[in-house]
Amino acid sequence: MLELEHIQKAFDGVPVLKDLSLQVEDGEIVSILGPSGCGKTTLLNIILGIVDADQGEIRYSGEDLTRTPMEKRGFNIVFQDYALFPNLNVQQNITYGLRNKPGISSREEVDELIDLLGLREHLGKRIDQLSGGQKQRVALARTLVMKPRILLLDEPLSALDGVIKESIKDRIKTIAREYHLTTIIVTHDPEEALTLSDRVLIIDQGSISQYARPDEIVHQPRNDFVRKFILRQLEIKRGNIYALFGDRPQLAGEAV
Ligand SMILES: Nc1ncnc2c1ncn2[C@@H]1O[C@H](COP(=O)(O)OP(=O)(O)OP(=O)(O)O)[C@@H](O)[C@H]1O
Repeated sequence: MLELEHIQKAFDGVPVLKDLSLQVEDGEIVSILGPSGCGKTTLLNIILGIVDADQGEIRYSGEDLTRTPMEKRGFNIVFQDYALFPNLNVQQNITYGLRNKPGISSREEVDELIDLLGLREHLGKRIDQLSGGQKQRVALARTLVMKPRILLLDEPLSALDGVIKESIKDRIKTIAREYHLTTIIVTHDPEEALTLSDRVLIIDQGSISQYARPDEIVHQPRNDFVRKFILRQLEIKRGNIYALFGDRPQLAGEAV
């Protein structure tokens, strides 16, 4: 279990995270959701270990990691821009990290990931020959071969659209379940957070507004921020579609 206790962070005297405490169970998918500037990335960076909290503690499986440097925490992140190596092909990108730590993943395990992420036919391609969704899958594979104890994803779907987005969402879920991998995702999109996660952490100006399962957030929003900001956005999205095209059509086999 990952435990954050009383995390506080200020930049230039301005508080950005205000006394955040939460727990993430092993194998759980948690989204960090909130408007721009609320402190999502700062929290992700504190968990990863590239930003230090001013106050508070981070523990993983009971071990205090508060002062443990990033490379010793065993967590790993897929950045928003994927940060792939343009001069290497897909296969070389995926196995790059294993050069310094051979044996972390066996050849069979790497092969399994390549198949799980549907990358076999792309292994010889250069990065600039890939679509956005394919790049995202390479970035995921490259991170997963290093067997992180926690997988952190920064806006993993924001550059993708439609069917590709759904397919990456499914793959993230499959990987989290199959490898029992704790996965923490930053997003500003309520629909994404509610459909992808086991629990959603909603942050409003550096404080936890609600931390709950998606169905609880939808049916029992804890305050006006959740109601107005999060749920209203979903209604507007849905409303826009129906306003444009009329009511939802009846699906085959559905009771009238
Ligand atoms: N290194 C830094 N120095 C100074 N201020 C910072 C620094 N990093 C973040 N901030 C400030 O902290 C606040 C929270 O930033 P953060 O990037 O965590 O927000 P966010 O919720 O991830 O936003 P977005 O969705 O726009 O990426 C912002 O006001 C930002 O300007």
